[in-house]
Amino acid sequence: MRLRRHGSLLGSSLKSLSTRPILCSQCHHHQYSTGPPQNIAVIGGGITGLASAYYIAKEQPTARITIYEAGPRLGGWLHSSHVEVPGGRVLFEHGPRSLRPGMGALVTSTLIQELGMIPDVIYTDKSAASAVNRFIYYPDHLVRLPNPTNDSSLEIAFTTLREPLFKGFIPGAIGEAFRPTRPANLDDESVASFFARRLDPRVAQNIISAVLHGIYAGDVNQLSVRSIFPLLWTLEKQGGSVIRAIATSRVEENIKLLRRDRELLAETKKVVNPEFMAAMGKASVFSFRNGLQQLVDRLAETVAGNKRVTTNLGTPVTHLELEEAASGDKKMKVFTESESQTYDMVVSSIFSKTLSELCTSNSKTVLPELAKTHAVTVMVVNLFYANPKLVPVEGFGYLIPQSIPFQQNPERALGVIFDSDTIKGQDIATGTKLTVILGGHWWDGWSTYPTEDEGVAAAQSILARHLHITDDPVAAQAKLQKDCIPQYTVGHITRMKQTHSQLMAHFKGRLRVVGNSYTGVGVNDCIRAAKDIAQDLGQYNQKSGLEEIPA
Ligand SMILES: C=Cc1c2[nH]c(c1C)Cc1[nH]c(c(CCC(=O)O)c1C)Cc1[nH]c(c(C)c1CCC(=O)O)Cc1[nH]c(c(C)c1C=C)C2
Repeated sequence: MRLRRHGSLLGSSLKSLSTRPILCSQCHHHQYSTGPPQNIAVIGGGITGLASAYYIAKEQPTARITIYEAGPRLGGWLHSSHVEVPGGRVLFEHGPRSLRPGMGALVTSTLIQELGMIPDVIYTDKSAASAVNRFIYYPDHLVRLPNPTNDSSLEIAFTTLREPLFKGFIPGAIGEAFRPTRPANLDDESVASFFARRLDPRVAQNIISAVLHGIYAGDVNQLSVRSIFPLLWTLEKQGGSVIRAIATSRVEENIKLLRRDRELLAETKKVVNPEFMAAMGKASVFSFRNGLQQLVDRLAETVAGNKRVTTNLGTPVTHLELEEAASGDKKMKVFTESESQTYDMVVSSIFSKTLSELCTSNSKTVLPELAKTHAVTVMVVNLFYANPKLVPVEGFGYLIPQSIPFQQNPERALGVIFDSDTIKGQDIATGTKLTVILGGHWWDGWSTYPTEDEGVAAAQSILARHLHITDDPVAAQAKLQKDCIPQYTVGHITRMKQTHSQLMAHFKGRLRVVGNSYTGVGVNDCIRAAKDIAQDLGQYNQKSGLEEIPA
C-alpha cells in the first residue's frame, strides 16, 4: 500500500538545469555545489537502503556511495532462514514472505530482471486455493471472504447475509449514498471513524480491522483513512458519498490522475521480458526459491561489486548536521561513534523517528513531526509440522479482527498464514508450514515482550483454540521484530508535508528521506521509492523525498 505520487510537472526541464551550477547573481560564487552530488551516504542497509544505493549508482555513474548499517547484517526486515527437519529442510520467513504483482510491483519486476533473478521467482497462481480462499476468524470459526471473481452472486449474497462477521455491511452499503457528507473542515480521520460514518461501526471493527492487521498490524481506530484509503477519501469529497462518486464515474477520473503509474507501466512494458510480465500477470503473489532474502542478498552482492560503493556494517549513525561554508557551499556531516565524515548528500532509509533523533540542534530535534511516528512490534512465529494434512481448510490463512473478545484471543494474535498453501517450491520436506503473528498494536506501550519460547507456546495455543491443532511442531522459531511497521496514523499526510518544509529549511535538499516510514509500508513501495529518490539528486532546492506527498 502506498501513498500515490503524481508525476513532477517540471521534471525534465529542471533535470537539465540541475546538472549546471546555479550562480548567485549578487556575488558570483556558487549558490550550491555544482551539479548532482558525487559523494553520498545512505543510512540503513535494508531493502530500501540497498535499492537506493543501487539506483543512485546507476543514475550517477561517477558518484561514491557509503552505506551505514547499524546492525551486523544487511537486508533489514527481509530475513529468511533454512531449518533442517526430518525428511529435508524448510524455509522460514521472519518478516514479509510474499509480494503482490501488479501496478505496485512494476519497479520491482524491472529490478528482478536487472539483477538476473527471473529464474529464481516462484509464483502462486491467481486460481490457487490460497488466492481464492482468504479467511477471517469470527467466533467461533473461519469465515471465507467472498471472492467476486470466483463466487456466484448468489453465494456472495448468502454468505454476506448468513455470517455475523458481515453484520451492518449490506444496510450500510445501501444507505451510504444517503449519509451526510463529511464536515468541510475534516482533514483526516481514523479508518474506523470513516467506515463507521459511511457504512457501519461493525464493518470497521470486524472486517476492516482484520484487513489492517494483515498489512499494518495496526489499530483501525488510529490509522489514517486519508493515507491508507486515499481513493475512498477523495471520492467521498468529490461525490458527497463514495457510491454517488462511483455512479458518476469519479473513480475513473481519479485513476486517470495516476499519470505516473501509467507512464511507469509503459516504460516497464518496453524493458521487461514479456514472458516474465505474463507470468506476473497470472500470479496472485510471488517470492523467490530461497525466500525474499534472496532479493536483498543479490542486491547487496551487486552493490558490493561496484568499487564506488562502501558498506559499513555495525556502524550506527549518531548525529547528522548541515555544514555551510562562507562560500555558500553546503555539505552534510555524518557522525558515528568513532568519527565524522562529510558528504554532498545523505539519503536516510531508517525509521523516521530514529532519524528525528539524529537531527538535533541544542539537544532538540529539528524534525519534530517525524519524532511523532510510532511503529508496532510483532512476533513472527514459524512452525513446521510433519503432518501434511493438518489444517482443515486450504487457503491463504486467516486474520483476527480487533473486535474478537480477549477470551478468544488472549495471546493477542493478529493472524495465521498457511505458508504451505501460499508459496510452494521453497521446502524439501513434506508437511505443513504455518506462521502465527502476535502483537502489533496490542503491544503498544509495552516495555517487555514475550520470550521466543513463550511466543511459540502462544502460537500453539492459538492454533489449538481456532483450528484444533494439537500436534507438536517438528521445528519452531519465533523472532521479535521490534518497531518493524511504521503506523500512518491520523494526520500522517500533514506531518509529512510539514517535514518536507523542515527538511528544506534545515538541510537545503541535502538530506533526503525514503522508506516504509513515508510513502508506503510494503516492499514494493520501498523499492519504488528508492528508484524515485535516485532521480534529480541535483535539485537541491526542491527535493526531500516528500515533495510529492499528495495534497
Ligand atoms: C510480519 C508481519 C507483517 C504484517 N504485515 C506486514 C508484515 C511484514 C506488511 C504487509 N503485509 C501485506 C502488505 C501489503 C502488501 C501490498 O499488497 O501492498 C504489507 C505491507 C499483505 C500480506 N499480509 C500477509 C501476507 C502473507 C501478505 C502478502 C500478500 C498477500 O496479501 O497475500 C499476512 C499477514 N501479515 C501480517 C499479519 C498479521 C498477517 C496475517 C495473516 C502483519
